[in-house]
Amino acid sequence: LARTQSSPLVLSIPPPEPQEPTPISYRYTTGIAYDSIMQKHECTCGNHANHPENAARLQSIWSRLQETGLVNRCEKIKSRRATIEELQSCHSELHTILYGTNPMHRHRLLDHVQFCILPCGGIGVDSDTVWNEMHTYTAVRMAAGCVTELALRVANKDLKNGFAVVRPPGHHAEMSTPMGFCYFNSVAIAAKQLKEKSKVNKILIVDWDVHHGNSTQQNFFNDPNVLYISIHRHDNGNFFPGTGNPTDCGSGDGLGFNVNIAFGGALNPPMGDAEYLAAFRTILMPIAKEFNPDIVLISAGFDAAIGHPPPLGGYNVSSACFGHMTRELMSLADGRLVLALEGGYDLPSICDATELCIKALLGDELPPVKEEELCRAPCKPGQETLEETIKIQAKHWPCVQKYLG
Ligand SMILES: CN1CCC(CNC(=O)c2cccc(-c3noc(C(F)(F)F)n3)c2)(c2nc(-c3ccccc3)cs2)CC1
Ligand SMILES: [Zn+2]
Ligand SMILES: [Zn+2]
Repeated sequence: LARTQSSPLVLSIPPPEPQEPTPISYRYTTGIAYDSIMQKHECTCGNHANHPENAARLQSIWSRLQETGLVNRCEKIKSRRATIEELQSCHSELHTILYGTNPMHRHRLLDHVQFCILPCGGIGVDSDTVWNEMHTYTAVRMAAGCVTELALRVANKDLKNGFAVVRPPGHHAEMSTPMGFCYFNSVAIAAKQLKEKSKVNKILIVDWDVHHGNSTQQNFFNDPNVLYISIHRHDNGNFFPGTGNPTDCGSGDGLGFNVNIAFGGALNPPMGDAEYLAAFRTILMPIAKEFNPDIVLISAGFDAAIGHPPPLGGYNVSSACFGHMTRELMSLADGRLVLALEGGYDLPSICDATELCIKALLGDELPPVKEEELCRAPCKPGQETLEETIKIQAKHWPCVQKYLG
């Protein structure tokens, strides 16, 4: 007994071997990227009625994915913040320091930031792009990190496909300018990291958010290895952000690798499933197949969905339609698809749409698009947009020539 009570046995225990980071092995299935820290990006006024891009968006979607058991059927990846280097693949050094680092730790000279006091009493760069001194910089880096990490895992075939449940959105954030709720362009950053750190060569970015992704277009306008296709409300530039002309087809080596399906007609009538499915059938899918990407990233905003009043969208795309568009895109790149949430503010609509996109990724049956939408010809303004786009893109993509009137 005495022995066991003596001083502990002291051996010359060698220091632990420097551990290789234990490789995380994922089930080869649909990955989900999410972190509750992205909910902390909130205006200090605390009033969600002033700010449609609020934390309830993420909370509602995450709850829906848990209630439906979809989270358990997917592989939730280890979330991480984008590194400053990753942010700088799309944004200036000053921008990454101003919006991606802790304001408390910043050198005084950088204090001349250009925030303004908002009508609600909060601060921000504009009335939509609010700034929370304590939390925004962490949330925006987490959003970019989640999309990037998920994309790298799908590119490396650790995961089959994936959905990043992230906020704030990113596709309006330019090199040195936050705007339209966006600070860092998560999808563009992910695409740049794929080019640098994975074997993928050709990347297709599909942007079905109702707003044009001005920043994503800028980032890859002269890049023949990144094809950007946006389908958006344009109204000849009178709808935010005003960019996304059908005549913007890319520049230099990138000529032909930028496709804008820019709807007009100012809600007379609003576009719906018939117009979006016709755009997919006659323009988006033929060009995407001809491009034959190694991976597909989707700026999956849901503000084109039913339930978004005119200032925010005004279109009538159904949640079933988002599921079917996801499934159509799964026929590309051996199904290597990564969706990242952008806009979308009506909570039931964005929960339905996210649920059906993830069910599509998992290979589930989907509810059909309404019969009357499946057999409805596109409305006149929608028809005109498709014809104009076909005429323009036929110069770069022979496959759409068969649709020339
Ligand atoms: C306070 N403010 C005032 C202007 C605002 C209209 N602004 C926009 O819609 C707007 C402006 C710039 C960018 C975007 C935008 N939406 O998604 C994206 C994204 F990046 F793609 F995700 N960008 C949206 C209005 N929203 C409403 C509104 C009405 C009913 C329900 C919710 C908001 C009336 S005016 C947004 C909120
Ligand atoms: Zn506010
Ligand atoms: Zn949007």
